[in-house]
Amino acid sequence: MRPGKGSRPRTRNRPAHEDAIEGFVVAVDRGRYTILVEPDRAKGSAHKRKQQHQRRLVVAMKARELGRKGIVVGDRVALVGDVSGRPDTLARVVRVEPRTSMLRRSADDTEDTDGIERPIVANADQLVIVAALADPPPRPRMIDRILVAAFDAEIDTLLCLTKSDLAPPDGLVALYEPLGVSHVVVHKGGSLDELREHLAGRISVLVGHSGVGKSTLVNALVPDANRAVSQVNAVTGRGRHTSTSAVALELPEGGWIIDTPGVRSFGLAHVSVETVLAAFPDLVEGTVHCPKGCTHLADGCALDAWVAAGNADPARLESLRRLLSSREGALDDTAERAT
Ligand SMILES: Nc1nc2c(ncn2[C@@H]2O[C@H](COP(=O)(O)OP(=O)(O)OP(=O)(O)O)[C@@H](O)[C@H]2O)c(=O)[nH]1
Ligand SMILES: [Zn+2]
Repeated sequence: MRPGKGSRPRTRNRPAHEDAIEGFVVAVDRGRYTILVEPDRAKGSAHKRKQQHQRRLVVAMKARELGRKGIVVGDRVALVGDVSGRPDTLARVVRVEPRTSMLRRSADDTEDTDGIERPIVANADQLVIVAALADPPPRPRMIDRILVAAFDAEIDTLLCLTKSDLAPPDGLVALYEPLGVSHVVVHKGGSLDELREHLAGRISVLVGHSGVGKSTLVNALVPDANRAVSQVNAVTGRGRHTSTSAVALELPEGGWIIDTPGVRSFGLAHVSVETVLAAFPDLVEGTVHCPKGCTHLADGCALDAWVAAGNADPARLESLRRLLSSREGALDDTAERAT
């Protein structure tokens, strides 16, 4: 006979983990989380206080009680167990704090085929779209898709146009002006002051396809970038070349940049027409006479008449339609690349 309920202490129901400490997830690699812990001398035993003296990286795994809940870079979490950060120690993440934003991609832009939306980064304030003005040539369709992902995640966007020594920014800037997207123009060896201003004190995610100068930028912004990344990899013991997931790097002036190697585009299958439309508040009223389920792309869309009547800027409608159609068709810019 099994003992009756309540005859044993219920160790599984640990109360709220009162002794848990806070941390910030800087890297995720196959079930191991690298977490920055700030010194906290306020609580705990003398032994704990000693442990908690310094700012350190702690490696942790997910507590079983979190089930399938994902933990991603940018998450703020609560940790228990060995939080010393010493080599070969492992803490446990027992809680993920509520997120202010969540950037996700559908699995349709990866090798996975299960159609699940994958969170990439939590709590980002800003998505920085890095695009070269030349070599490789800019891919507006990809920029559009990233903008849609940012609207969906409800985070700000910044267009960072690189390699301005090779081509002028005017064309691209004009294309994104109606969308109200902020931009900065940079080139290798040039000033990054304006960019730094946009980044200071915020959590920014960098996206852009190969060759646009993202590494050049990261290395200029975070002088210790390479060291920081290999430190993270050393902490997880995974070797320096194995990390393919996002890594958060701290900026000297405060704030974080999160590089997302391998994320060149976003699956947008989960983003609704309404979500994109919500980024165009000046056009929403014009849709009241649209047929039910209007895609706003086809004949019969009431927005044409609304704009023709002078209620909104035609360039805005054009931008809305460009973004709406960017959700469909080729996923990772394959069509564009083929041309
Ligand atoms: N002319 C010019 N070349 C640049 C500039 N910035 C970067 N490059 C060059 O462009 C190439 C690609 O730069 P990276 O920084 O490696 O680009 P990336 O986006 O990190 O590319 P991946 O490492 O493939 O993801 C390198 O040869 C850089 O030296 C720039 O402002 N002007
Ligand atoms: Zn419509």
